[in-house]
Amino acid sequence: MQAENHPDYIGEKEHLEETIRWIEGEQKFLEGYETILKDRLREIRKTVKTLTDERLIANQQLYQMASRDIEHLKRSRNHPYFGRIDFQEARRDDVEIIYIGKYGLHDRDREIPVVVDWRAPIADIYYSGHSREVAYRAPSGEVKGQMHLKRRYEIEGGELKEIYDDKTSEDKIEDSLKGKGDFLTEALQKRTHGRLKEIVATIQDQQNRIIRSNAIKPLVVQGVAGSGKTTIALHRMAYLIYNNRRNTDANYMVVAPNQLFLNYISDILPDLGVENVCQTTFEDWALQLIGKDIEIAKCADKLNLLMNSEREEAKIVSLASKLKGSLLFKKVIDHRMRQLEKTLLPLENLSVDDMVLLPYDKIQEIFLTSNVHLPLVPRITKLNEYLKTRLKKEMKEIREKIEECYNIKIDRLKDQAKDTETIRKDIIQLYDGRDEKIERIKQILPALVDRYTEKIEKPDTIQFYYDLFRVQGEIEKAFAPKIGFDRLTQICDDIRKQLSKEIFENEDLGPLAYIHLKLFGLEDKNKYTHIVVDEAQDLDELKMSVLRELSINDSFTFVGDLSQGIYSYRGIHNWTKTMERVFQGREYHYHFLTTSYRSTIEIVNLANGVIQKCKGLDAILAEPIFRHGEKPWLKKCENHEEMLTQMVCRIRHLTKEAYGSIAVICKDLDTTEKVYKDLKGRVENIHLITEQATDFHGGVVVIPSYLSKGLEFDGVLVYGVDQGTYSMEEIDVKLLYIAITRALHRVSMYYQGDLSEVLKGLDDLYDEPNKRLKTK
Ligand SMILES: Nc1ncnc2c1ncn2[C@@H]1O[C@H](COP(=O)(O)OP(=O)(O)OP(=O)(O)O)[C@@H](O)[C@H]1O
Repeated sequence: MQAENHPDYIGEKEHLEETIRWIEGEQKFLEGYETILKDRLREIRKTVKTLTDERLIANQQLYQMASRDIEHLKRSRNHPYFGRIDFQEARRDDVEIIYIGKYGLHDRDREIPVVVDWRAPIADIYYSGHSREVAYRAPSGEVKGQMHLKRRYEIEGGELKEIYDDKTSEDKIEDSLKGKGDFLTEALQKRTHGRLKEIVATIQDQQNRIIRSNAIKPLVVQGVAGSGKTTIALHRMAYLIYNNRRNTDANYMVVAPNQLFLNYISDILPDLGVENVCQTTFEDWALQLIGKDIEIAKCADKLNLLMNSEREEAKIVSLASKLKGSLLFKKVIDHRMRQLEKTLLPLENLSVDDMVLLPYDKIQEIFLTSNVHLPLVPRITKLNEYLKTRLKKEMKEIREKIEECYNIKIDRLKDQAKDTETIRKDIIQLYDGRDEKIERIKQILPALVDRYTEKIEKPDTIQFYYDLFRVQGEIEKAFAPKIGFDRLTQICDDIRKQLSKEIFENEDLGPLAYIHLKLFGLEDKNKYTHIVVDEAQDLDELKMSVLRELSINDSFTFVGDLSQGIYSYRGIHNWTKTMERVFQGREYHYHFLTTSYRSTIEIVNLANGVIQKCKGLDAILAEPIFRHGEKPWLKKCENHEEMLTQMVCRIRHLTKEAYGSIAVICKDLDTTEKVYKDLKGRVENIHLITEQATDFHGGVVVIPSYLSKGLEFDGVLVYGVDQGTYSMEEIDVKLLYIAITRALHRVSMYYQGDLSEVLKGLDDLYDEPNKRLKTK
C-alpha cells in the first residue's frame, strides 16, 4: 500500500525521521571520535618501537570499530530498516516495537536498540512468524510470545514509499503472512543490473530456516534453478559470522565454480557487512596449496570433447574423470601412502665409525608407530627430533660402550706388554682417544641424525601422482572389477600420456590436493570454521573429502541442483549416497527448495517442460512465485544472418524496455565466439564471456551455456535451438534448461532447420510469431 494511504502513516513517518536524525547525530559523533583516534594513533606511532605494542593494537582496534560503525550508519541513512514486529513476550504486559534492518544500530546513551540486526535471534519471528503465537531461540533458551503486527516498508532515499501489513487484525492471519505477499512480488519485479543482491527484507520462511539452521552438522540444499540457493548460502554465511563474531580466530570460505561467478556474487557479503571471507574456486585453492605452477586444461574443452566424441571415446574420457574423483581412488592413494611410508627410510643403521647407535629396524619401527596422525613429511621432522632427543638421552650408554671398547684395547695392550712403563704412553694415547671420541660423538650426534634424515627422499605431490598410474597394481585391483581390464588399461595409458605432457585437468586437482594434504598437511590456522560450496553438484566425492580436511568441524553449506549437473561425468548424482559416503554416516541437514523466485510463471513452465525431457533424471519441477510475464518466444529463421537480425532487433527492444542485463546464450564456446564477432558491430556495449572472464558487468553479453550457470539476466536470447545443437542427450537437455532458467523476465529462442526434439511438443509454452503470421 502506498505509504500515505496507510492509517499509521504519520506515526511511521515521524519514527523514520527520528531514526534518521539519530543516525546523523551518531555519525557526527563517531566521526569526531574517529578523528581523535586517528590523532592518538599518530602520536603513539611516534613513540612505539614494535607493531605489537598493546596501546597501538588497542587503539587500532577502536579505530577500526569506529570506521566500521560509521560505514554502517552511512549505509543505513537512506534505508535504516525494512520491517517491524510488535512482540509481546509471554507473561508480560508491554509490547515491544522492534524495527529490523540490515545493520543493527544501538543507542548507547539510552541503552536501547534503534534497529535490530536481521540476524539477531528475535528477528527470526519476522521471517518465520505465521500466526499470533510465535517463539524464537535466544541464547538463554526459547522465548515465547505473541506477535501483534508484522509490517514491511519500502524506504527510498530516506523517504517512506510503501507500507505492507502482513497481519491486518489481531485475530485474522492473512495469507500474505505466509510470506508470498505483494512485497515479495514487487521485489522480484525489479530489473537486475548485474551482480546478485542481498534479500534480507524478503527472505522466505523456508529460506530463513536454512539460514538459521545449526552449523554443527553439514547442510545440503537441493534447489531448483532460481530458488535462491546461492543467495541464502551467502546470507547463512553472514548469519553464522554475526553469531560467532566474538571468535576472532574464525576463518570462513566460499567455494564457487569460477572467477566470473565469484565476481557476480562479490557484492553480497560486503553489503551484508561481512568482510574477510575467503572466496575462491576449488581449482585456485588447490593450485595454491600444491604451490606448483601447473596449467589446468579448460573444463569447456572436456565438455566439448564429450559432446562431440564417439560413444566409446566419450565413455573412456568420462570413466577416467569418474575414477579420479572417486572415493575408491582415495583408498588407492591411502594404500600407496602406506607403502611409501614403509619404504621411505634409507636402508641403513644410524652409526658412527663402526659403532651402531640405532639399527635400521628400530628406526623403522619408531617411524611406523609414532605420530601416525600426522602427514608424512612432518613425521620426518618429528623422527629427526625424536632421534636427537633419544640419542642424547642414550649418551651415557654410548659412553659406556665406548669405554668398554677402549678398556678391552687397554687390557689387551697390558697383557702383551713386558712392563707398564713401555706402554704408558700408548695407554695415555688410548685414554685420550677414548675421551676425544666420546666428546666428538656427543658433538656430532645432531648432525649425524640430520645426515640420516636428509637421506630420506622427500616425497613430491606430483611425482607421487604420476607413480600411481605408472605402477598400476593398486589401481588395477580396485578398478578392473568395476570397469573391466581393457578399458582400465586404456584409461591409465591415456592418463599417463597426458601427465607426461604435463597436461592436468580439473579432475586431477582433487587427488593432487588430497595427496598434498597427506604428505604435508595443513596448519590449523589455514582451516575453516564454516565452508559454503556453491554449485556443489559439480564437485566429485574426492574433492568433497578434501574440503572435509579443510574444515575444523564439518560445518558446511552445500548448495546445488542435480538438474543442472552438467559435469555429470564427475559430479554428484544422489545427495544421500554422496553425503553418506563422504561423511561416513554422519548426520546432516537436508533441505529441498522448489520455489523459483527468479523467473516469471511462463518461463518456469517452459523450463519445467524442458527438464522433464531429460531421460534418467528424476527431475524436480520448479514452482513459480505468482508473477506473470511475456510468454517465451521461438523464432524460426532461414539462416544465421536472419537469426542475428532478429536478435539485434530483440536486444534493442529489451533495452528500450529498460532491461539492464541481457544475455545471448549459445551452447558452446565456438558458437559463442562466432555470434559475438557477428553481433559486435551491430550492438553497442556488448561483451564476450569466456572461461577467462573474471568480471561480471551486466549490459549485453554473449556467453556459452555452461558458463551462464548460476548467473541471471533480465532477458535471455537462446541461439540455435535446433536438433543438431540440442539433442535429447542428457547434457544437451540440461544445458538448454540452464539457458532458459537464467532469465528473470524475458526469453526468446532462435533456430534454423529442424527444431530441437527437446522443444517439440511444448508449443503451448512458447509463442511462435512466424507461425502466427503464416496461419493468419
Ligand atoms: N526471498 C527472496 N526474495 C527476493 N528475491 C529472492 C528471494 N530468494 C531468491 N531471490 C532471487 O531469486 C534469484 C535467484 O536466486 P539465486 O541465484 O540465489 O538462485 P539459485 O537457486 O542459486 O539459482 P541457480 O541454481 O539458477 O544458480 C535472485 O535474483 C535472488 O535475488
